[in-house]
Amino acid sequence: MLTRIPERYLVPLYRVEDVRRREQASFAQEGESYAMMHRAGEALYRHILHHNASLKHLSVVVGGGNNGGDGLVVAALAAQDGIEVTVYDCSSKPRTGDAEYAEKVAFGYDTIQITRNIEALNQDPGQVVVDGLLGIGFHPPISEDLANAIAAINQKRAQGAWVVSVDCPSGLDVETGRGALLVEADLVVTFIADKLGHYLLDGAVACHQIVMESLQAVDLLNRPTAYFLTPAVLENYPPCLRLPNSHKGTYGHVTVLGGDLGFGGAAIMASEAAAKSGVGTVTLMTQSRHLSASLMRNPNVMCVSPEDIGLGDTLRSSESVLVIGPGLGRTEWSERNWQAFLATEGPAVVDADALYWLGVYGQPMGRPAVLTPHPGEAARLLQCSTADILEDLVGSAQQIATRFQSVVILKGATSVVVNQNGDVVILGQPCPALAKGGSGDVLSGMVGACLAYYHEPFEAAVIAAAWHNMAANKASLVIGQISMQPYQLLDYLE
Ligand SMILES: NC(=O)C1=CN([C@@H]2O[C@H](COP(=O)(O)OP(=O)(O)OC[C@H]3O[C@@H](n4cnc5c(N)ncnc54)[C@H](O)[C@@H]3O)[C@@H](O)[C@H]2O)[C@@H](O)CC1
Ligand SMILES: [K+]
Repeated sequence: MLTRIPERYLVPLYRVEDVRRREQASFAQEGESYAMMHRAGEALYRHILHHNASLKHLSVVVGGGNNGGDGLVVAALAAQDGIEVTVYDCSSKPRTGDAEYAEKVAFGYDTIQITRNIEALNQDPGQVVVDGLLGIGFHPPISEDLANAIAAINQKRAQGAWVVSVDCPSGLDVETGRGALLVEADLVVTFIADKLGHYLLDGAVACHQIVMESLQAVDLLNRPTAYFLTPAVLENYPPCLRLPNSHKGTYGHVTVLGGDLGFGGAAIMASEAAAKSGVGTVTLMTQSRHLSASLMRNPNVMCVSPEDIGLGDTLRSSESVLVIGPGLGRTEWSERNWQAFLATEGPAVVDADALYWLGVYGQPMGRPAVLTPHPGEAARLLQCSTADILEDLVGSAQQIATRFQSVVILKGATSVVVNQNGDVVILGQPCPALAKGGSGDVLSGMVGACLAYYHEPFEAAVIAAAWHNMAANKASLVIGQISMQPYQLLDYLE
């Protein structure tokens, strides 16, 4: 999948159906199911004690399913240790199966307080809350009483409590990563396998830390749906690794084509991003009236207007990477440049309004390429709504990759990078500082530089997108989420 980045840096992620299949196979092998629930509770309790060595009081909020069953096992284990426990029972009907058994064990301890009044959580002396309301059996939309329970847990956390979620933050759709209202979890102890939704959209924001406990589940060796890239690996893979005995030719050439009237900054930022990512040489092709601004800002970037020199003449070697799109616009000038692009060969990064033209012309890329849509651009490429894209980020990115025969970076709070072979890498930590115009322009230039250096489009896309996110998170810590400008992340690439 990735040739340079070792697999140990990749966390395998699965869909719910795969987790369920492993769960069922484990029950069949073990001849019973409660043992696994007990192991889940034990694992949770161990993590709770690890983070709260002098635990005196535990608040356990439980729903009516097996997620609540896990919570009830924890309640019993804590009671056994002499810890004061209050169980907030939010079930709406009698428990069955393993959860019913866990209830019988827990409610057998007369030291456990049981209440159905979730409003009382606010006054609870405990500062550690177990969120066992909803797990992988949750199907949105959420009922009003469970929404109130989630709000109560979040309110308690806002007052300083430490919250651990059982398997997933309640309210999270672990398939899509969406949650209209969900628990914000200091720790998520997830079972059997890591789930996709923990790393996407609202899930990526709500899960502050995730640990996986496999519970000795049978491994069916099914292919993970995706992998999450651990950022630590990036220290070994900078955008363009500097070699002691090297020259500018070692690092390749990038041409950025874009910047129609009114959008000159986008192409300038993309070219600056390519340059600061360490590529050997950069050319900017843009509207003639933007040339002096680029020369003033980045004299290291060669610049020219496409009216003066043809695109084919600028892309001197087959090693050149063409980044098309930042500020390209949708005018006659834009379309002329899109057509000129189609007449060239060689690796390309297609971003912003070039994705609009890609949708209009509609043909597969026919060259090594990376497309960098946000969900709105992805929706246009697939002729569906943005909501459809958000319902299945991985599937949508894969459809675009197949249709246009290219690597795709579907951008978001975390980004989904896919290739035509079905490989999927999710990466990044949410960075609200990037929710500004210009972030995508910077990314496209970085992808261009990485493509010039690493050559392999999937690897280049993963490394560039991961560095873009990591540098932005570093920069925003120093500069601030509000005032940080996307191009400032370029000073945090090493
Ligand atoms: N023995 C087992 O089956 C094991 C299950 N595990 C745990 O069990 C969980 C899955 O258990 P379940 O399949 O029982 O499902 P959950 O406990 O996740 O959810 C089912 C419960 O949620 C309610 N619910 C679903 N959607 C709702 C909505 N929109 N609004 C309000 N209520 C809603 C249902 O009425 C039901 O009470 C896992 O997440 C994990 O925590 C683990 O203990 C491992 C072993
Ligand atoms: K939960």
